[in-house]
Amino acid sequence: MKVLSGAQIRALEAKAAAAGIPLSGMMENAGAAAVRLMRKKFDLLGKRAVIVCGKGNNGGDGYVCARLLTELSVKVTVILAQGRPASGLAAAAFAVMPQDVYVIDYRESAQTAEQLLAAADYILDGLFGFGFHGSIPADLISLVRAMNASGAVRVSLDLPSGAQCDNGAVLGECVCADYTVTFSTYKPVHVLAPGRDFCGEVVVSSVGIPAQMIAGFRPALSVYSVPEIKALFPPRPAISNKGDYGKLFCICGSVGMAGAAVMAGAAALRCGTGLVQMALPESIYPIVSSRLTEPVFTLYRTDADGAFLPECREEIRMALSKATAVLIGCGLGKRPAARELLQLVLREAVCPVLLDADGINLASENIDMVANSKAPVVLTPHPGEMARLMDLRTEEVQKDRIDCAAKAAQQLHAVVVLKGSGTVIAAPDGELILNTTGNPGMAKGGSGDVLAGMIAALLAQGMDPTIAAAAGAYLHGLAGDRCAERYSEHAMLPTDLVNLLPEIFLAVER
Ligand SMILES: NC(=O)C1=CN([C@@H]2O[C@H](COP(=O)(O)OP(=O)(O)OC[C@H]3O[C@@H](n4cnc5c(N)ncnc54)[C@H](OP(=O)(O)O)[C@@H]3O)[C@@H](O)[C@H]2O)[C@@H](O)CC1
Ligand SMILES: [K+]
Repeated sequence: MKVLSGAQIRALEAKAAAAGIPLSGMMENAGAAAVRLMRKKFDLLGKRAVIVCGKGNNGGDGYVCARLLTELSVKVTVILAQGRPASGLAAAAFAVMPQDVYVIDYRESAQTAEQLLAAADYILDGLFGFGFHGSIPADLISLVRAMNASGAVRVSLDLPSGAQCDNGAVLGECVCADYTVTFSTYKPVHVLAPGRDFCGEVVVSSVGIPAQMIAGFRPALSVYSVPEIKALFPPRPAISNKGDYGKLFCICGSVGMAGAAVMAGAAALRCGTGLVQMALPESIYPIVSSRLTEPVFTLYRTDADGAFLPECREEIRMALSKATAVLIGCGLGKRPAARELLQLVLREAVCPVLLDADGINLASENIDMVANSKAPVVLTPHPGEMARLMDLRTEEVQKDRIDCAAKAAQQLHAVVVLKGSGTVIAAPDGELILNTTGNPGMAKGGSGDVLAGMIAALLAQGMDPTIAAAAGAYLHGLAGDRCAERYSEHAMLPTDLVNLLPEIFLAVER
């Protein structure tokens, strides 16, 4: 699903207007969409609706609602939060409101307005739309508080007032909506925290702009939904063999971190790969092979200083040449052999390579290795690893995750999956995808190994790196959400995610 920024929506409106679709018609459709939702969900006859309108076009949508709700025998009050409408469009909608709409100016009758809000059945929020910036001004704070304190159902028009359209920031008070009716497409505020948490259920409605005109806009951001994910996994052909589903070469695990290799390998096996081959230090082979039956293993040895023994190099090279994707880094450690393996992979692989954990930490020592690799590279850093990679502080990464992931993707010529609440997938061509699944129960050591194994498995099957990253993150989060329902956020384990993957894929295949 496309997510367009405020500026893009303005450009879209202008384009539609130039093509002969009047802005007044769009405003009419916007208000009608909100009323349609209310009719569908609630009994409106004789109920009391209070519509809070700002001076912009968001307020204009509110005046349209006032007219349409009055026609449905709803008792409507309009609260002018900032006086009369400032735009011609909103003023025109204001002018045609029926006489029976009770209009009060909040600046003159704040107490009455707040009493009406308290007694309302429905509150429509037309205070601010995508033209909002900064925070709710001091003179409107108690108005927003009264809207939130009411027992009424709150419906926000376009977005909850107080949240910023393009980054989801909420810098002060914000309307806490039960429903948000938005127009044409999702906007970043609907998917980015904290704004998204004030939206309630988001309903996207057309205001009459043709779909092909919307399709012409490159989205600021995309989000995946279940149907889009399902479309990525067509049925496996009846006549096929393991060679048709790729060969993943996993270079993961070290002494003390065998579990990372087990989780990454198990996740990869559960995501449909034809063959998983694992390169391990000889010493942890008994642990890994006792947990995983399906992979084939390539064992390597190191000398006393942790350096790779030359006789192992050829075998690794051979495996690399046959792989359709490589996963390197989960629990790999940072000893000389790990560094040498990473250099070998980034120098010689031509298939997609996924770098996770220590793979990323080692790459941070020389990021040109990544940028210059001829292999398509995917990196899956958590914020701390991202900070190391980009020479930033973790707080700087977290402050603008989207921007940071986008810059890293461009600088490294790689797909970057910045993990955390709202995982961001950034591609070197500027494409940005925000993942919407997952929960805090996944914030545990091992979840990242599972994600890396899942994305790598999709890469091995030939999925485009950006799509594999987005689909892997989505399914990983979905498995996490199922785990939380079943085992609780506290008790769920990364291993549970892997064990639930069959259920997730059953749903995807249906
Ligand atoms: N997309 C579509 O297809 C359609 C969109 N439509 C609707 O139009 C809406 C966008 O309308 P809009 O551009 O007039 O912006 P909106 O937010 O109503 O008002 C901005 C006003 O608020 C003010 N203001 C801002 N921040 C403030 C602050 N902190 N404190 C105080 N004031 C502040 C700002 O003042 P200024 O920045 O100029 O000083 C300006 O006067 C959109 O969300 C949707 O509902 C539909 O009608 C048609 C189809
Ligand atoms: K609003």
